[in-house]
Amino acid sequence: MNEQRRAINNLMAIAPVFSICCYFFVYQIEENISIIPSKEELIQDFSFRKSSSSHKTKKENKEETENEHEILYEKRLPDFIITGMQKCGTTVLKYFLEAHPKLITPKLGEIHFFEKDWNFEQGKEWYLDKMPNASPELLIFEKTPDYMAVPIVAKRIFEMKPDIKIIVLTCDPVKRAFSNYLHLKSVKRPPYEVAPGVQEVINSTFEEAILSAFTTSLGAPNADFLFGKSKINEKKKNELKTIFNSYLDKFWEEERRFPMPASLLIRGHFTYFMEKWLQIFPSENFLTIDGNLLTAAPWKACSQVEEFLKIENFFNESSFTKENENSKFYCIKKHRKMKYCSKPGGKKGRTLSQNMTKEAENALMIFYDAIS
Ligand SMILES: Nc1ncnc2c1ncn2[C@@H]1O[C@H](COP(=O)(O)OS(=O)(=O)O)[C@@H](OP(=O)(O)O)[C@H]1O
Repeated sequence: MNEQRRAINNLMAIAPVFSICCYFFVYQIEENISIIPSKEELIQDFSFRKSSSSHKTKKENKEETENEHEILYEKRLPDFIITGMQKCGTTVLKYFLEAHPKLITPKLGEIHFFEKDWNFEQGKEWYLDKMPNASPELLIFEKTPDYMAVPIVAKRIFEMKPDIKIIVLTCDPVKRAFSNYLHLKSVKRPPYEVAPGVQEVINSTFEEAILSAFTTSLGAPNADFLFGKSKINEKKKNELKTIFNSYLDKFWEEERRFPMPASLLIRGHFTYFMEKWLQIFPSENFLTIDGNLLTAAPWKACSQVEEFLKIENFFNESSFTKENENSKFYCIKKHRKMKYCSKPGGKKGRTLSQNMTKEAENALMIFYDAIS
């Protein structure tokens, strides 16, 4: 009996200790069970860790911002277009202008909407789709230098947006023709994109191409006359001007594109095209910039654009620099703190390393002097 009582007493003595141990044991199990996550929690946790542990790449961040941008902003028709003249520095002007915080341009280099029928036939929605998403305070612009010299374009633009602003760069037509020639020779195009006469230019020297251009637009005797002359009288100038302009009028009135190689000459005839565009748009819609100014002092050319668009000044001399002392061309420091200079891609500057013959240059100078 005594032994039984002793056993009970012992049990009772260890009971609190036992129950405390049991309590802690169960509590720990429960605790452990409670930290085992559910499947959903696991998935959430995994995705959380994934997004927090892997730092987002610049591309991911950019895409995210663009998506937000797309949701917030609408695509709109451009506020202004750089329509030409082809080979006068339109690429570099676009490149410089897109550094301005108020200006935005499509990622695609040139849209070619108004002059390429197969694009125009896709309709306004197609064009709008090419535009960037822009907040209302930004001005959208695009540049397609082919617009200026294609007859139907001015009318098409006016019908879509009569108050659009138009920027045209001018430059020395003689150098422009040579630049155009070098461009045609170097650009590889799919066969269906090769316009009439382009192949002939590609297979010719510059001099041959110019002689052929004079022949088709002015007739063989005048073509021969222009080569080898140093001066011509007023009567002859007027005669050449009349013949050349009536050749152009035929295409313009029939809304046909100018063929190569004559187009090498035609695309430099700024006053002809300007007159035609002014029959459709009022003069206040236009800003004409001297391409030489763009090359020599791009901050001045860009400030002309700022004034024309009535936007705040962003460009000054210190926005631009040259790669080295011998560079002819300026490039831009796109951000104020940018140390290095940025320039458009592609092969701009072909005319820096190649020259036309004196004969071709002379014939072109006499020709443009006559027709302008
Ligand atoms: N800063 C600067 N950097 C590079 N290029 C410059 C610059 N300023 C003017 N240019 C001249 O621009 C010429 C090309 O003109 P475009 O861009 O209008 O050509 S295109 O119509 O878009 O093909 C290009 O002609 P090429 O020399 O024949 O390449 C240049 O002479």
